[in-house]
Amino acid sequence: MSSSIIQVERAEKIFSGGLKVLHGVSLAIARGERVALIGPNGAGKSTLLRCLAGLLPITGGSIGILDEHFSTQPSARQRRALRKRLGFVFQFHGLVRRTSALSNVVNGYLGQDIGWRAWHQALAPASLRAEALNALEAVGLEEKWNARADTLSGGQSQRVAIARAIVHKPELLIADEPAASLDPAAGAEVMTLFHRLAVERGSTLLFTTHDMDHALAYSDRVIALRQGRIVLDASSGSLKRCDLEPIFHGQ
Ligand SMILES: Nc1ncnc2c1ncn2[C@@H]1O[C@H](COP(=O)(O)OP(=O)(O)OP(=O)(O)O)[C@@H](O)[C@H]1O
Repeated sequence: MSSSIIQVERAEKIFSGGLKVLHGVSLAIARGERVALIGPNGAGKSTLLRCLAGLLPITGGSIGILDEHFSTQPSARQRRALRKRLGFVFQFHGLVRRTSALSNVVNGYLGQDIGWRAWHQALAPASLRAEALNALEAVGLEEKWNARADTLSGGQSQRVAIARAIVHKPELLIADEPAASLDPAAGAEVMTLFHRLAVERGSTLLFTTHDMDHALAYSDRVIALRQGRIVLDASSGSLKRCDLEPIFHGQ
């Protein structure tokens, strides 16, 4: 069995309009690594993350993730297996606005074996409700458990989204620009939290960012994409801001 948690072999993505966004991307990420995926707007970062999570089909090559291998999209069985072992956080937290922070975290169990009882905290078994409260505590929001999601600040909302992504203790956390919609202080707070949780839980972390300081501070490896191709893959410790600047500016 491979020690890689993610293996991408010559992945290609052509959207239905004919736009080719991934041009034969190959990479492997080992268990426990924390990887920042960077690149200018339109480089294909989000597309790659969505293909990895099976949210978009690839049109060439293959993907191995969490012991599931597929060449277009995961099968229904593979999708169920992935949902148990993967946590995904988006730039816009995507909370259900009219329900509580706790219910939103309980929603993290959707796709697990408890089914419809993950729709609302009041329906969830007591043990899972307790786990959801633990996840809220881990992101420092246990006191807000009963607050409606639409009364939370952007930073608090993103922390609830992180709690929702970690409640089922995923081995792999994928985050697409988790700090991009936040002000600098809240963004740094969310990234610090994310990184701390990944380290404490031994999870593998793959995140995209436009912030060079975040890329260097919260990862141990940086991979850069430009026009759908990998143009840099190096340990964060060997890189400086000035190495990343041209990539961020698309040079
Ligand atoms: N569903 C889609 N259909 C057609 N084209 C798409 C679709 N999603 C993304 N694209 C295009 O694919 C290219 C790559 O987009 P993607 O969002 O992956 O880039 P990105 O590196 O994440 O950019 P950003 O940093 O701006 O978020 C862009 O030109 C985008 O317009």
